[in-house]
Amino acid sequence: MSQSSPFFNRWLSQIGPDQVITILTDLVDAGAVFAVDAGGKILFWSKGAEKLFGLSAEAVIGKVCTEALNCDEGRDPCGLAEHGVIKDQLVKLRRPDGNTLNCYRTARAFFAADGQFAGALEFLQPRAATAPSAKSLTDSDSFHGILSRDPTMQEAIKIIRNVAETEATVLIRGESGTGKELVAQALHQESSRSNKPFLAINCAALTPSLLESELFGHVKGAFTGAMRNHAGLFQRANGGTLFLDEVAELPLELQAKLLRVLQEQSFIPVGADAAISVDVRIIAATHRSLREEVKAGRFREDLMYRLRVVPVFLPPLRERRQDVNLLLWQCIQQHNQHGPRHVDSIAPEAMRRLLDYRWPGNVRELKNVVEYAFAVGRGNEITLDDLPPEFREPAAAHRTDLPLFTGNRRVNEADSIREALQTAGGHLETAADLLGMSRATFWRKRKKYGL
Ligand SMILES: Nc1ncnc2c1ncn2[C@@H]1O[C@H](COP(=O)(O)OP(=O)(O)OP(=O)(O)O)[C@@H](O)[C@H]1O
Repeated sequence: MSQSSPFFNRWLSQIGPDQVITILTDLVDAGAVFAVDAGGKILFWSKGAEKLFGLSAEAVIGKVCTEALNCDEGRDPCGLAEHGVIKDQLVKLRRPDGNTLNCYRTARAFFAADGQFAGALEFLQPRAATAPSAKSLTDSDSFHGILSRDPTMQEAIKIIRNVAETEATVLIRGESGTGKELVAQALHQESSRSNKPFLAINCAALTPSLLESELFGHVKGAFTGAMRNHAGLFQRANGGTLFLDEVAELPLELQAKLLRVLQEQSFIPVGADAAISVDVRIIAATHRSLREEVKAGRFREDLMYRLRVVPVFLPPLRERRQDVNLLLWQCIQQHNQHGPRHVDSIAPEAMRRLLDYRWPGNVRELKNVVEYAFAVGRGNEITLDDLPPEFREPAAAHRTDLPLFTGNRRVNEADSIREALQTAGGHLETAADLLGMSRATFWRKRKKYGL
């Protein structure tokens, strides 16, 4: 039985019970408090409930809890009228983003003077997320290392399986870190070229002249510093696959040269006078719309049609949130296998922030976050303190749709790069210029921070 003094009762009557309830429930915002009436209609929904369920008060108040919360139990609020009290019952909470959270549920029913069920007050406390079995992570969800349960990703995988045996040129579209190179590798592995080379180049990371030399090679004396013949990627990938990442950044003059390889399967190395014939399958990738680039006059239309014979789209991680859980545990398992620390659970608050995060750097950023957590944390649970600063800021839980960086505050290099990218609307060259960095350095750093 709880105790209170007469002063407390007076204080209560001054403040008003509704205020007191709000204050109390805000104090326990790591858990969810809500109240339902006799028909199961939601009457009260705490801030903690908003965070835990991922549902706003406006979305649920006045609705019947079984429907609003997508709950399987269709009876009076889960047998409460019958039992009166439920204590520490383990329940699975299904969030609208597809993820589930294990919670302890404590609830208490209220009865009217005539003994009729009048409603209930419930408290849900998240339990630390524990590691799923290794088998459940690898068997059905992975395709050449691509882990996903998202329907759009499954569609992409289906296309890859189907086109692998053909010679069709594939264009993969997706934000940085969504797995474009991984998908290109999977396609190569599934194809009859799998025992030949798979080579990759990032068209945004080199200056036009270096890129030309890297792609097509050069002969001795072609330019100052060309001391010997150099075989380009097309030559070295002969019989195999060449992955052209960020193909939209290819300068116009090289686009013409690439078109020729696609049409004639031959090219002339820099400074040479004879063409070399090759048999290379091209897989290209971009985070931009090539159509838009064509409209803006930055990309050749004929090349676009050549490249996007089979387009494949990889959605950003924030649009396939059920994959966050899957990928987190996969990364944790990998670290468990290769390092001294063994993690088998994630603290509730840390898990909630991870699930709510916007993931601008997609899977690459997620991998970096797990690496960070393993490096700075101790023990077998990942806690909020083990996550990078952006997860620990108080506003982090509600940041999913907010820009990641506001104002001109430059806290560290990663933030400067993030801010420059936002200012430049994702245009790498402009962003690199803003920071006075070369394109290659900017590219490297962007990758390093998973941005
Ligand atoms: N679905 C996935 N399952 C497992 N690992 C993934 C998945 N998607 C991406 N990764 C991993 O995330 C990292 C980034 O992936 P990748 O390099 O393929 O992305 P990208 O889209 O090519 O990025 P960028 O355009 O910046 O080069 C890699 O370590 C990759 O193995």
